[in-house]
Amino acid sequence: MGARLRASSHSTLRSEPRGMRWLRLGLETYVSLPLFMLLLLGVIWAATFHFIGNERTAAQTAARDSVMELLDTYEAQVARNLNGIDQTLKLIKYAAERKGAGAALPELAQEGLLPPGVVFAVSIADASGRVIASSPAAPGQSVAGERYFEFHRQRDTGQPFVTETARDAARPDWHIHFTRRLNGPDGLFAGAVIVEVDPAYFTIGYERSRQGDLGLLAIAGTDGVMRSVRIGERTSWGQHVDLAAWERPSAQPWMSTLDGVPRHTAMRTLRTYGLVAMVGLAEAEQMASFEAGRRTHLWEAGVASAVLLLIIALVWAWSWQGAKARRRIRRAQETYAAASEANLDAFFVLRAVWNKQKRITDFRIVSVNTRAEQITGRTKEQMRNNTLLQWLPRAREVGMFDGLCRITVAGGVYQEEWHNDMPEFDAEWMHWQVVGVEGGVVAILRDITEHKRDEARIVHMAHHDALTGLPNRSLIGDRLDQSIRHAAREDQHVMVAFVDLDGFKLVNDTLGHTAGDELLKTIACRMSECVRKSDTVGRFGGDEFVLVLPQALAGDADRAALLDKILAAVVRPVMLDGQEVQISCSIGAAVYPADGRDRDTLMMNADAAMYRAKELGKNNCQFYAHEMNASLEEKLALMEGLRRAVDESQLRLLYQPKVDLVTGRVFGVEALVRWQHPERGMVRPDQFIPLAEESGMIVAIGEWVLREACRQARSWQDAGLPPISMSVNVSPRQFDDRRLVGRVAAALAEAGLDARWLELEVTESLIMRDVQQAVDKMRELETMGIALSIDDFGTGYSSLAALKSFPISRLKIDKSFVRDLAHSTDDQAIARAIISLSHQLQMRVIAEGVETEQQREFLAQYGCDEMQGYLFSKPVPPDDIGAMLALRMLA
Ligand SMILES: Nc1nc2c(ncn2[C@@H]2O[C@H](COP(=O)(O)O[C@H]3[C@@H](O)[C@H](n4cnc5c(=O)[nH]c(N)nc54)O[C@@H]3COP(=O)(O)O)[C@@H](O)[C@H]2O)c(=O)[nH]1
Repeated sequence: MGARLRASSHSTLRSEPRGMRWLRLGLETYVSLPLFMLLLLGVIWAATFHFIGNERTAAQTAARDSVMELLDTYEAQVARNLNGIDQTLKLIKYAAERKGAGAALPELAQEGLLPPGVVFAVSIADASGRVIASSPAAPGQSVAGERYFEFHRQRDTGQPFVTETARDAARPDWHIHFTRRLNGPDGLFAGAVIVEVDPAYFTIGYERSRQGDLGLLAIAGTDGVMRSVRIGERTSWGQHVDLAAWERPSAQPWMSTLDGVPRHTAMRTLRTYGLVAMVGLAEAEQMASFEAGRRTHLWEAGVASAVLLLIIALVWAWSWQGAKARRRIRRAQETYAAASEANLDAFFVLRAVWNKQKRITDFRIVSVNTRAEQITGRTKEQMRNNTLLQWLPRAREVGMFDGLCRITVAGGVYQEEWHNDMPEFDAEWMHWQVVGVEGGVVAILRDITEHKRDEARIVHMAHHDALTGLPNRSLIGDRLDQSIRHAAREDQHVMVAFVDLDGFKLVNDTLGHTAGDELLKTIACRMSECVRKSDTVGRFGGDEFVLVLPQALAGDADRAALLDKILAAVVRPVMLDGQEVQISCSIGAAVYPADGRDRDTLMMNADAAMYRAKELGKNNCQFYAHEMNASLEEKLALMEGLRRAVDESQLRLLYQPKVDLVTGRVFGVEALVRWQHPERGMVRPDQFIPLAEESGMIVAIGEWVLREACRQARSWQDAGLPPISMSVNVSPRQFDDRRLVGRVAAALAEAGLDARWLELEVTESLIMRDVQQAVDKMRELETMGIALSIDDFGTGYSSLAALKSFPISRLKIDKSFVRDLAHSTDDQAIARAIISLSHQLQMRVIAEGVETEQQREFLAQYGCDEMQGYLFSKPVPPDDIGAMLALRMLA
């Protein structure tokens, strides 16, 4: 571990000098061990060859000694034999010269002085060469032509004459002839005494046990001709050898070969007889023991080498694997060191400190990277001089120490996110990963504070409304589920209340989204202040809020009081852009378990209750009752029927006349839609137009109204009736439709109606949502020749500047100001103001909902230009209008 840990320091990253690299390589076991083994192998073989060499020398010396010893013995033996033969020659010569040749042999035989005939054949020849006596008997033969006879006849040397191994006339067998001259009494040549000896006689002393199968005993003449040669069992003669070449001054044995077999050879000359005694020991036989020993030694050395090589191979393979593993580890460590330095994570290499009881008492900080310096505010040196517990005294207390011990002992990898409260780290949240390594651990720390904050932000965003910071739909759902589970266990109540702001859209449309947002935040804040901390105030989006009250107040009265408190909080005026704005809200509440036992049912019923509150004139609070769902169902049924209404031609148009207050003449009509429901009969627009607006079906319905109104206007004109203005209501969704201008143009074209006879009525709030867009669109329509009027004027927020920029030709005083005109001075003031404003803006002004003569008179008195209302006519079918127009023609 120490080595590994040390290797992870920076120093390993520096490039190593070449010499050091070779030295390190040399010290690697996979190199040094095989080299050592090879050296050992060399020593073994050197020792083996040296030993063999010594043994060879010893064997050769022994062979030479044996040869010399053998030669000594053989020479002595040959000398004895020759002396014996010569004595015989001398004895026969003596006897023959004294007694005569014929008597000599019998006398000697009688005296037992003759050698046995088996070994020696003895003959006496006279001066003419005729054999005159012999033993065994071979008389009558002549040796006159033999070389020895001629030698003796010519000279008297006093020495015996020895012939080559030959056959003579006396005897057919091969013999060596030993001869001496016979002198007569006169000293002249009288013949010769001949002893014929079997050549094998001289090699009879061949000892197989001593000389082997290839040893050599030989008698040669000084003339180089072999007289008798015994090699193993075979005796031969007659070979020629170059004695001069063989002879050695040192008389030491030498290597010779007579028959192709190398032998240690030695010879000695027996001068009296002109013979040479020769011995030889075959090199192969003499060295056989050595050779066997040599083979044994070589075999042993070979086996030892093989074993050693095997060991070398195994050790090499083992050490090579080890070296490879070490190299891998070293590279990994170098990579680790490099990577850890480049890493954004802090690395701490810790080595366990063990006590005698084999327990970890601390961790020594072996190595850290630069990031670790940053996260701890301590230098590498400071860290390395410390142990873990010296540096982090609380490591035990927070469980970190035990965790590190566990990983050190058991190995593996452990990781967790950790909320840091140790001052030694400059991070609030950390991710730490501990990897067990040999003898310790590597701890990798990452500062995840930002990540955690982002995560918390994301979680918060996922569960909270971005604008108000209140819980959103998902979190409200969870809280409600939790509350229901808790209430079920504790036998308690949970109240869910849907709060929908009344008139918020108007504020948003008229004062802009920023003001709308500000209003929502204020309302959210106020509602939160009305409830307990354990309660939840959430926002579903738009102007919809939800309250979840676990442990809801027990009685309906208490609950209603709480909701009234909410109502009062909402209705309090809010200052927006320096303008005081007042809105209200409609609240619907449902209570667990009476109104539902699960989240969906409770929410659905609270929603239904909220709708009922809306229907009941807003700014009130309703608790859920079973009948409410019936009206909801009815609403759904209406919506479903409305989808078919256009296709199945269930829509009708009624027309309400508009009358000029000065002339009393009908100058135009307003088209008002009705739904002729197959089962319900005539359905009024305020029952289905909001539904159509909500579902988007208003676009299709509006287009149908437009086309039908244009067609009807043209139809009246075609009927010869005086042309009148046709007013058509345009809803917000219709107005927003980017194809509105095209649809209007198409309706006019389809009907063949001149655009100047069409007037579009838009509400004040509609055009104030986005003034510029509204102006642009209205200008397009105006360019086509279409008139535009503002409906329900006085109910919304209009700025004078905006009004001036609209291409409007008429303002319509809302009927709510007309209704109490006779009594309400406020309404009178409003009506007068609108009339005055219209005229100042060069617009005509019309009052709607005029039902009484008083109202008409007031309006006429204050300069109102036109009127519309039941006083003159309710909305009527087209034929009625036709009749009215026909009457006008007559008038
Ligand atoms: N986008 C569209 N809106 C339409 C269309 N047709 C009607 N409407 C809107 O529906 C609302 C209700 O209309 P309606 O029930 O037809 O009521 C109109 C008149 O009948 C009523 N009126 C007229 N004179 C009097 C009166 O003397 N007293 C009295 N109590 N009511 C009277 O007023 C309604 C007309 O209002 P306005 O449009 O503001 O001129 C209504 O808001 C219609 O706009 C349609 O095709 N498209």
